[in-house]
Amino acid sequence: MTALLVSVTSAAEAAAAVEAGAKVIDAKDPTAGALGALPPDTVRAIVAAVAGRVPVSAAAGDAPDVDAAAALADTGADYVKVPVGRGEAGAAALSAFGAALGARTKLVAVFAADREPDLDLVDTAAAAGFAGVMLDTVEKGAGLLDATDLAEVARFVAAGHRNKLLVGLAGSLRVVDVGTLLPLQPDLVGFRGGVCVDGDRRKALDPARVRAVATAIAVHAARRLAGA
Ligand SMILES: O=C[C@H](O)COP(=O)(O)O
Repeated sequence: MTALLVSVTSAAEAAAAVEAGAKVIDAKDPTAGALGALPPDTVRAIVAAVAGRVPVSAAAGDAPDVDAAAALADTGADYVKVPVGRGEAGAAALSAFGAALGARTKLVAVFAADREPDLDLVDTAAAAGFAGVMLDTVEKGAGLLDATDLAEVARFVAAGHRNKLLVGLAGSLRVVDVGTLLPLQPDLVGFRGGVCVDGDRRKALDPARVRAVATAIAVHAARRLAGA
């Protein structure tokens, strides 16, 4: 079943998100970019608040070096998310992160749907020892399906699963996107803006919106099991 990942900025938001139905807590600073990193101490506080109830991921920043990602791996977060470039430089970065951190944490490579993502690098991420891949957007506001089309998203999910990777989809998703994306069977759908006050990712988390997305996912899964 597809799990709901919710990006949070604090221990208090993490606790509220878990109680509202989030199945992965993603530590992120939305004011610092698409993959904005929180300070390691804040990530540690989030890990403590979640207390093992669900996995925690930590965004490493829009242009992290290995040391920055390593500092997040040391917080106790289960996953560390790093951005993916393109071509040879992108492949080299994936290999460097994998070699330095692949044995210390579960790395997730985040592909930018609105920057002509290089889907060949899904294979590279797997070969470099990554545990997962996500397709997300850099520019926020317009959603994943404005940045790319459903066929491309399906290709991404298939490429990840062919490589036995965890596959996540995100990018200004709204509750209405659940019914469109879940038939592709991603392992995760990631939300920030869509579960915040006024739909604004820089504002506070709104637990009612988290609950609405969690319910939509559960309803979709139940329909699927029933063959509807
Ligand atoms: O990893 C998931 C992201 O935090 C999604 O953020 P967003 O919904 O604001 O695009």
